[in-house]
Amino acid sequence: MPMLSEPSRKYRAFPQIDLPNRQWPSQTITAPPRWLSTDLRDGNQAIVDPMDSVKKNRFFDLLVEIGLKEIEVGFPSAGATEFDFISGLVRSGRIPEDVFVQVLTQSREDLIRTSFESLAGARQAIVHLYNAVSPAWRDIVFRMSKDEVRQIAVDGAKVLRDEAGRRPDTDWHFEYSPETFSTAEIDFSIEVCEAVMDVLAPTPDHPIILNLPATVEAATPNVYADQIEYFCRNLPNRESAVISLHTHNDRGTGVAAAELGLMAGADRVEGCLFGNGERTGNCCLVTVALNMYTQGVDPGLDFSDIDRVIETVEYCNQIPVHERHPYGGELVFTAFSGSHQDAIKKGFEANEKQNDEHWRVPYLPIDPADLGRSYEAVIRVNSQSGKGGFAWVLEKDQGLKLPKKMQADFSKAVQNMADDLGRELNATDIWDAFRKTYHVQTHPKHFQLVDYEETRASDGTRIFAGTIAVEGQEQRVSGRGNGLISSVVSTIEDAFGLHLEICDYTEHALGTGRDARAAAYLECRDGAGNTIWGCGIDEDVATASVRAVLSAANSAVGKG
Ligand SMILES: CC(=O)SCCNC(=O)CCNC(=O)[C@H](O)C(C)(C)COP(=O)(O)OP(=O)(O)OC[C@H]1O[C@@H](n2cnc3c(N)ncnc32)[C@H](O)[C@@H]1OP(=O)(O)O
Ligand SMILES: CC(C)C(=O)C(=O)O
Ligand SMILES: [Mg+2]
Repeated sequence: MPMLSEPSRKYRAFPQIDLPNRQWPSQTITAPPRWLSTDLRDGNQAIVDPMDSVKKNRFFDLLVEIGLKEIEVGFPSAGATEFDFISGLVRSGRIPEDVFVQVLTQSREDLIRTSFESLAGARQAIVHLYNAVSPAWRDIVFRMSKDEVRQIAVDGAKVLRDEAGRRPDTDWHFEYSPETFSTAEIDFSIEVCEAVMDVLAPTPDHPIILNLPATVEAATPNVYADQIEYFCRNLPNRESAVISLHTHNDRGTGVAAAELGLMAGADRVEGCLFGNGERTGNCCLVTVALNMYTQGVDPGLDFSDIDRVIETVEYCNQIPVHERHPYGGELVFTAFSGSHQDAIKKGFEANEKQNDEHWRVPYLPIDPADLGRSYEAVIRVNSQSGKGGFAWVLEKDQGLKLPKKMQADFSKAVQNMADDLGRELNATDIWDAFRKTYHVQTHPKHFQLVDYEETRASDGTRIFAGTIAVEGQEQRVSGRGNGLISSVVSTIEDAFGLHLEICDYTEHALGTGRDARAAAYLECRDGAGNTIWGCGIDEDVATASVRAVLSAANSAVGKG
């Protein structure tokens, strides 16, 4: 195997930020930030086949429905597809009054002018200017000094100011990104932002957006938070700037960095739905928003039908949302393992009984219903599952509430089936196994109820008289007991010599109204001392209990 190169010679540790008395670690997020979706720009520039105008329009409409008020709709100077979509959108009148569209441009005069043209006729818009400021980009990409790189930004800002001045019918707002901020010297980033502010003259009533990107994530998220707090503390005229975060996910902590950045004083978050974007993606807006939601803060974004959001995002990006993606993934509310299922099932039961809305279901940080997800998919059964799993499925699918001890009995059959099949068991598998194990709604080989009637004798005892088919042969049988169940038990003993001793009996309704049926469960002991379970289901509760005795009798014959 080839040896990896020596990392300590190839890479450098990221330097800490000198920030005495940092405040952000003791802050909490108590209000939502301003959100900007860059799905149609940073997301779009990172997919194999960039979106056509049909997809872009569909994505735009989705973002509006979710509640985004700032939407970066593209990079107008990239080409005709982008330009035409943006100018078409502006002309269409489909941009709601409270929504700002934003476009991105390099700091190059021709590109900036094209960007303004694409927005002609807009009521309001944000023009976003960027240039990289960090040493690697200065040395490698621009081959320029600090002064020259600062001048790129200043020159671009002047074109912004001039273009806006020539188009007074639009309410113009500006955003400037010192691209590669997180790997640049912070004092230099501040210097460049200050120079841009000098040109654009923002005020507290008409602030500039200063967007501070972790263009490539290069350090732990606490370092980014330090950088944001340092920037906020040291930027002159801070009150005339909206501090915006734009994190990428190269180290897998894009969301954490954005959250710590908010604690450090930022006002706005840029990102993409489900974290699409360059390389490992942008900060995932769904995750940041729903993380807030689970802390009792309304993010102001609506993900109450998350499956519809996913459907549109997958169609537009042509990238599937991962099954384990926070909140949205298909499997994130699903428990296969026994102890999780047990705790979740108990959690749902407790939740139904408590008289406040406080969500306390173990293993589920959020109520799936809040995202439009049904509870049915929460618990699924395979060889890792326990009693809670199939009991939940039987309850949700068939309405059966098996007594605890019967669950333990049935679990052997389920476990064997899961091991044999080596795959997930669906609701039909479990129901079929239940019917087979307890001879419910099947044609059992031994005892099958054909008909019966129950009468009360003069001494108060009950008499069961009926027809039972035994291996297909119908027989008239009868017996007497203190109640219906004991009369059936004595009938079976008298007619077939099968001894059953009743230990426990429970029943419940199945469904409601005219279609309601009853389920009866019987725990008994046979002559050899084995515990035997029976279950009967019928429209009539008494008949359900008779069927439960015959179910147990069939099992006892099977055991004998
Ligand atoms: C971090 C980000 O996501 S930034 C956004 C990136 N997104 C995109 O690039 C998508 C759309 N871009 C495009 O379609 C094309 O890049 C265009 C049409 C804008 C420009 O195309 P071109 O001019 O052919 O080429 P390109 O983008 O490679 O330009 C490179 C030149 O611009 C310079 N440049 C790069 N970024 C900037 C900037 N922000 N401001 C000023 N100049 C810049 C480079 O130094 C280079 O200059 P050089 O030719 O003197 O070496
Ligand atoms: C253009 C800027 C904001 C960007 O996308 C980045 O730096 O990641
Ligand atoms: Mg980016």
